[in-house]
Amino acid sequence: MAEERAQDTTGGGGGKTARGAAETADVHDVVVVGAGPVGEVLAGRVSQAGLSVVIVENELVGGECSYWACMPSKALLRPAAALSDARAVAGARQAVDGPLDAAAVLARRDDFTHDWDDSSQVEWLDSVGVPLVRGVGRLAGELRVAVETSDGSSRVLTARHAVAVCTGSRALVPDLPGVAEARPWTSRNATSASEVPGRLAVVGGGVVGVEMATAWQALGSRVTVLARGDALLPRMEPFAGELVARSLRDAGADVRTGTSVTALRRPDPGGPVTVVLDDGGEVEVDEVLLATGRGPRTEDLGLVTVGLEPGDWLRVDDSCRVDEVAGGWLYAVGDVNGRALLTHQGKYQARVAGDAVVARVRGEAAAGGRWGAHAATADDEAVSQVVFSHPEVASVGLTASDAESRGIRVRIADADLGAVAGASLYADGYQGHARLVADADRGVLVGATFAGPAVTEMLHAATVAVVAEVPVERLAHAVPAYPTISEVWLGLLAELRD
Ligand SMILES: Cc1cc2nc3c(=O)[nH]c(=O)nc-3n(C[C@H](O)[C@H](O)[C@H](O)COP(=O)(O)OP(=O)(O)OC[C@H]3O[C@@H](n4cnc5c(N)ncnc54)[C@H](O)[C@@H]3O)c2cc1C
Ligand SMILES: NC(=O)c1ccc[n+]([C@@H]2O[C@H](COP(=O)([O-])OP(=O)(O)OC[C@H]3O[C@@H](n4cnc5c(N)ncnc54)[C@H](O)[C@@H]3O)[C@@H](O)[C@H]2O)c1
Repeated sequence: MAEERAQDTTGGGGGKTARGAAETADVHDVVVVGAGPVGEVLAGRVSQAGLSVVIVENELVGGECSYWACMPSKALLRPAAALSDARAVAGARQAVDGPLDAAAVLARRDDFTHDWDDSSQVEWLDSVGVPLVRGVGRLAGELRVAVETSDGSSRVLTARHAVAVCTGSRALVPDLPGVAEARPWTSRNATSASEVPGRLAVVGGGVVGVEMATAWQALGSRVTVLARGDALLPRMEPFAGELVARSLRDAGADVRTGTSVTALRRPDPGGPVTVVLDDGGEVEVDEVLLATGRGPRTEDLGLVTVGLEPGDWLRVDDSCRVDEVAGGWLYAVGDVNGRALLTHQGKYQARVAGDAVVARVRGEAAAGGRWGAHAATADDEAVSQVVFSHPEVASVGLTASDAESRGIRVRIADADLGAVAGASLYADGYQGHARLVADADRGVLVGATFAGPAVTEMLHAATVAVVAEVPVERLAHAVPAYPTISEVWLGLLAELRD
């Protein structure tokens, strides 16, 4: 089953569409609300299995990820990484003597978002036989979705078997004094801006804050990062945030931790913004980005008609079924269920949930249980993530402190990536660090984190080791090629086996 698209990367898959008897208008086996990457994959999956499906979207098919998140942010970051790689190697360094060409970077970003036009994603839906209804979908009782269509009319879609809510998340904007007047950037502005602000304050030291600080500093802004915790990337191993903070400072950014913002002021709509801090200090900038987390898009979704609270994350079981709603017909998949706010994890959920819907329609028992075909177990045990900062941070599974808080007897191995031959060849003065976290009783890995240039493609080996629960003793027979950065595994495993 081909599931990915060659170019767009976020959507669901191509393939045949089997159809049963002719459909009664607006009655479908499955109704999907939200055509982000997750809704697309789910719709494609159930369609390929022969069910009829309709998808509702009120903005762009492809969702946040294609137009205001993963794709444009990575398009902004990749040129900076390429330049940094060249500058880190004597011989290549001499060939690059200028800064990034910001206009060219922004134009390349616009190509990746197709200038915010979703025609190609709509074509893909057509190609897999999934009809699109443009408009706002809201639950209207059991198995029903009322759509306020883009032309102002309304329409009720009825599902025979399941409704899948895939409406994603939105940026949370803290209720600071002056926030409306300041017109702060959210992640949408930070990924779609067409000009480089001279000075940019980034509030929040999570993934969005760190990536956007990296991108805009490289594009020429003078960036100030204001993180209220005592480190950047607080959910990751501590060394990751330390390396990223050091690198941002080396690039000229002002990185402040333990700092909270108490108010914003922008008396002149075209003028600068003053960011007021809890220590009484102020920072004047041209734009301020609030990268302060995400909330579910459930506040206007008709949840009261099925007994749920508007604005809440939708709690689901491992097959992504909303267990609080009787009848087992409502699924919530992707960001909206809050399990793991990542495109690849949401698409994984969509494959699992789509297959669970199909199995249940066929009267088969869903294969639940840990690592069952219809259980998104990896959401709990093996979430993978890459932060495309400088240096990159790639992680899977549990950090040491996560593992300890789950009561696991933890064994940790740490290594300096810069000491590996492959790393020293990759970049002069390579700086990076790696950590494996093992369950000492079971003798298997439960987590891994790599921080350094070019570590992103090292992640999947660790993901396979964690998911497959490969015994550490057997991993000793997995020989990394010389001279690659992956040779760091040798030292890490030796430490674990001591
Ligand atoms: C700046 C940024 C960078 C990111 N980078 C990465 C990355 O590199 N890698 C990664 O894995 N993840 C990344 N993420 C996270 C990723 O964007 C999300 O996990 C992903 O988009 C979730 O997909 P989704 O389909 O659940 O939701 P979304 O992509 O949000 O799609 C939901 C869709 O539902 C539609 N919708 C909502 N309500 C309704 C309604 N009532 N009726 C009809 N349609 C509706 C919306 O318009 C939208 O199109 C990033 C996030 C941000 C903010
Ligand atoms: N490369 C990637 O995979 C990627 C990139 C971007 C986003 N994402 C996903 O999007 C999600 C959201 O990212 P995010 O960075 O918006 O959220 P986040 O939860 O990772 O970080 C938000 C940060 O803002 C801080 N914060 C919250 N309120 C604040 C306030 N009032 N003042 C100051 N700081 C405040 C929090 O302490 C936290 O550290 C991530 O969890 C991640 O799953 C992934």
